[in-house]
Amino acid sequence: MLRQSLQPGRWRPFARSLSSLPINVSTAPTTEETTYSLKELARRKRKTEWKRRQGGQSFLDHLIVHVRAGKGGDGCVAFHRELYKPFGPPSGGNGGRGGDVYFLPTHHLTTLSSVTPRIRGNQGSHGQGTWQGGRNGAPLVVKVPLGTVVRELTKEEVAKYNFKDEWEAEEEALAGLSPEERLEKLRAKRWVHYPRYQDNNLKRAEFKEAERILWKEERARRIQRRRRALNPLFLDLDTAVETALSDDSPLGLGNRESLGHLIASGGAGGLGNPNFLSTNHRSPKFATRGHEGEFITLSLELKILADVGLVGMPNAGKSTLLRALTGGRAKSEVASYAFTTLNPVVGVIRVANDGIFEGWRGEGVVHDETQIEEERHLELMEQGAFADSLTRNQKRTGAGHDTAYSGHDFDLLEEFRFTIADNPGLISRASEDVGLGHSFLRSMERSLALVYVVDLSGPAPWDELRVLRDELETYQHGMSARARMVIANKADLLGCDDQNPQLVEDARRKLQRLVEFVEEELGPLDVVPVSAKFSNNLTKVVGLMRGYVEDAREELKRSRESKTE
Ligand SMILES: Nc1nc2c(ncn2[C@@H]2O[C@H](COP(=O)(O)OP(=O)(O)OP(=O)(O)O)[C@@H](O)[C@H]2O)c(=O)[nH]1
Ligand SMILES: [Mg+2]
Repeated sequence: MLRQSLQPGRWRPFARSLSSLPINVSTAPTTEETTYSLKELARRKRKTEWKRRQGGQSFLDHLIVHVRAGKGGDGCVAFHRELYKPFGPPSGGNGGRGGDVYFLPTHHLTTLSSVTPRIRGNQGSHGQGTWQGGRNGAPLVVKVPLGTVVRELTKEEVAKYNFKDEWEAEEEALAGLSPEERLEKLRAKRWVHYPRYQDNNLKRAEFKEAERILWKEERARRIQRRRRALNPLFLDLDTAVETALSDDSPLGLGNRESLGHLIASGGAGGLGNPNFLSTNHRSPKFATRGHEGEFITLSLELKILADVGLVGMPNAGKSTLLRALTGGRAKSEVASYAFTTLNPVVGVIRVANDGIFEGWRGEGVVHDETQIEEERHLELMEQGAFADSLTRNQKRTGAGHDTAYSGHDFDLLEEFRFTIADNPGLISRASEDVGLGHSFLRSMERSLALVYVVDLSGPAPWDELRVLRDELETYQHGMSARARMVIANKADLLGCDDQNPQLVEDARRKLQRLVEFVEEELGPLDVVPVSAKFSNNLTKVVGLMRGYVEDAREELKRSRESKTE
């Protein structure tokens, strides 16, 4: 296999002399010689490019879904049969109700990829003889990520998708038929007849009366649906649905999981023939069919609810930063080519009272490219390094563990928690759909604070900042005002060593220039030089982010209170 040795020296020019910069510097560890496969890298690159060419299909933050609730089951025409009872009463059961469709916002999803574009509720089952009613269709609960905005499309918008509701589809199927044929088809969709009794039924006054009532009901349903269309559904699913808990419900029934928000209700079940029994008509030989479920076309838009959003050019090190801040738990891919990240990835930062966060392994711990880390992990595994490691349950009960194991490796007292979203890279002219475009910024619209990430080792990090600011503004006027910090990443790459004080001086000047630029053009933002790869200065970043989130939450609370007053 084609392999290439990486020179370890290239990774660690982060020398002691840099400690004169306002960052908390420690010497990066000597990395063993690591190899990685160029072939594999090329494969990944191809995959990324292919994904990009899909025109955002794999970037699931916007989706059109057609939802049809379950159809009701048909009623049944049957008569009771018993020995010595030749003419038993009508005994056809009613059809079951069609299943409703619910949307349940959940923390466990971060994209809409698990939501299918066509959702069909469960059908109710048909009624049967001996008064057996059909079973109701089970409700269908579709899980959507928290932060999804659900909007019903208008009639004009739906027309584009060529999707018809129950009556429109019927009208289309009947086009061009003669009035007799038309009536026959309409009836076939609404009535169930006892075998060979159809003609007989149609002549009976009781049937005509039942049919009149049925048409009237149907008209009322149409009017109701038209009225509902005047009030299109709009749901902003930004809070998890509370589990339905009630004190007075019987034991075991109170703690039922909530189904979420009702989106479309199932159709009613058909009526069995006993429903048409009257003093004049002792053996009705017809029943009705179940109704179609409600049909609705929705646009789902995901606006991730991360507290902090990272905005930066490709390769600035956003994903590395997220991985370093979450101790590698956030599985954002890191590689040395542009547009590695294609979807926003959200990570949770848990901060202890002394400012240490979960995943913090100390200064200088390396967070390398995903591929290299995977290979290193595999190598360790082959050497048997994990042979004796315990599972979570073993740890809990294992010998020598006198204290209760919390089930989590973060045994510090958690004091504060916030979420942070890593975004795909933003480039100049993203608003004209260059690169990945900037549609993914919609997931940042609700972030409480934005953080710019720039590559300090690049020739002109200030130009990057200008582009980022302009692109944010093009996307949404006033959005750049939410930026609170500039992270000058890759500070380790600024050539510094003890022998050459000139390089340190150059680095200091570059940082100074960046600070001045920020002051002049962007306003009072914090500028923090870090090295995400070598975990330098990250506690400072977390401390500052925590401050922004606390301020913003406080502000939000105040504005909500003033609104309710
Ligand atoms: N030396 C050094 N390299 C870094 C640092 N942070 C990131 N890198 C490297 O920079 C490259 C790009 O890092 P990513 O984290 O994938 O960058 P990104 O901003 O997420 O890129 P996109 O997802 O393409 O937008 C990788 O090769 C990283 O190893 C750092 O602090 N120091
Ligand atoms: Mg990335």
